[in-house]
Formats: sequence, C-alpha cells, structure tokens
Amino acid sequence: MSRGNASAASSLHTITIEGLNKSYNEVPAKAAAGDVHYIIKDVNLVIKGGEFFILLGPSGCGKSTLLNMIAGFVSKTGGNLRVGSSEIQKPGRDRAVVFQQADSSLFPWLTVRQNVEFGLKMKKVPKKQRRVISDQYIDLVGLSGHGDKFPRELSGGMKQRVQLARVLANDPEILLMDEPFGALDAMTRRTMQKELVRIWRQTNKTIVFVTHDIQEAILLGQRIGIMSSGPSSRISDIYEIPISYPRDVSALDFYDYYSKIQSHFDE
Ligand SMILES: Nc1ncnc2c1ncn2[C@@H]1O[C@H](COP(=O)(O)OP(=O)(O)OP(=O)(O)O)[C@@H](O)[C@H]1O
Repeated sequence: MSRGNASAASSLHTITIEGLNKSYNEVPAKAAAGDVHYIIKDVNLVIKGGEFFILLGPSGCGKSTLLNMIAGFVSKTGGNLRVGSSEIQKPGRDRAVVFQQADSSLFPWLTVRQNVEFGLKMKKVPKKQRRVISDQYIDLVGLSGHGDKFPRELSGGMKQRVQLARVLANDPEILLMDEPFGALDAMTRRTMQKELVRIWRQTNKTIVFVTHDIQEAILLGQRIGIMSSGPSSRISDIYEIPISYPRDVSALDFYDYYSKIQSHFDE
C-alpha cells in the first residue's frame, strides 16, 4: 500500500467521539426534569486508524459502556460517535469485540477450526479459501496443531487465542477488547500481551483495549485515555507512551510512566 493510500485507509477508520453522553435511565419525563443519571458525560476523543489505544479507569466508571457504544451494542444518549464519516448506529463488520470470557463467545460444539471459520462460512466464503484463512490465523495466534480440538480441551489462554483468531479471520478494521486477559493467570496473561502486540504490529488493526491495570496499559498502548470515576465519567487525561515495543516492565522509562499514571489515581 502506498503512503497516500495508507493514510486514506487510516482516516477511514478513525473513531471520532464528540460530546458523547450515556444515561441508562433515558425516561423523557426525568430528562425534562433534569433528573438524568449520566454514566459518561461529555467524552471527546479521536482514535486514529491503526492506533493501539487504551481506556484505563477504575471499576464501574463506564469503560465497557463506552466500548459497547463504539461497537454499536449500546445506544448513545447524546453527542456524536463516528467511524470515518459514518455515524455509529449499530454493530458493523468493520468492528469486532473480544470479551473477557472466551467461553461465552466460542461455540462448544465446534472445533477450533470450525469456530475460526464460522464468520467466513456465514459470509459464504468457499471452503478452500476458508481453510487457507483459518490456517493463517490459527498459526498467527500460536495454535497450529490444535485446529481439531474442541473448546473444552483447551486452557483459558488457548480459548482466548481462538476468540482472537476468529475475530481476526473476519478481518475487521477495529478490534474492541474488553479486559480480554482479565481472567487469565499472570504468566499466560503476559504471553498473550506480547502476542497481541506482535499481531497488532503485523496486521495494523486499530485496537481499543479496556483495562483497569496500569501495567497492562503501559505495556500495550501507544496512548492511554484515563477515565475519571463515575458518575458522569469523562476522559480526564491522555498519556502518550513513546516507549518502543516490545516494552520492558523493569525499564526506568516504564517505571516513570507507571508512577505518573498511578499518582493520577492517588489524587
Ligand atoms: N445495561 C445497564 N443498565 C443500567 N446500568 C448499567 C448497564 N450497564 C452498565 N450499567 C452501569 O453503568 C456503570 C458503568 O458500568 P461499566 O460496566 O461500563 O463500567 P466499567 O468501567 O467497564 O466497569 P468494570 O471495570 O468493573 O468492568 C455502572 O454503574 C453500571 O452499573
């Protein structure tokens, strides 16, 4: 892809959020009386195409709500939310969500390969081509040789890899990841974090990644948006992390960012 085309593709998948509000009690009479409980209020943010962006904030501040609004699963109460120039009104093939619990998203009666090929089959991609694509992504997530296993035969980390391979096989431009490694043990989690950075660098997808773990945020993100605690949560600060990948948690510059961001939450 030429430089010009690459930048056109990246602006096509820029996520633009302007004055975004969300209330789950949108009763018109209450709204008229000014009695509205906002989960998030006046969120402004631009996430560039190809960027690895982190949403970091305390439990319950509204990270998943914001992610689900970008996914098109949750409607907005006010403001603007666009991918490229299109307003987000419903889920689309350009966006895919990776959830914390792979179990709830994988089909237990299908093998790893059948799970990965599921979306392609729905799109009526011919069998041979499906096989080539599933081989590619099963390999990319490090599951070569496990294609014929069922989810029940896999560890938590392996299931999470299958979920990722399935999402990637559908080739969305934007990956929305909601604490995808939150349920994994520390060692598997670290491996998956490294793998995700490798896959992101290889595929050039836009990733919006939700976490409440500061170390994970600095390990992964090019920029970290800090959400203030709710109600009426907003993006209170954005940290740019210019450390080169792969990042080393024991490096001095890593520690510097860690303490800066940590002190933000101590305030
Ligand atoms: N469908 C819903 N109906 C009503 N309230 C909701 C709904 N979903 C979430 N909430 C409320 O919105 C607030 C934000 O929840 P959300 O799950 O977005 O936060 P979070 O930052 O992702 O939390 P966590 O880190 O604990 O997963 C919470 O007070 C929650 O109770």
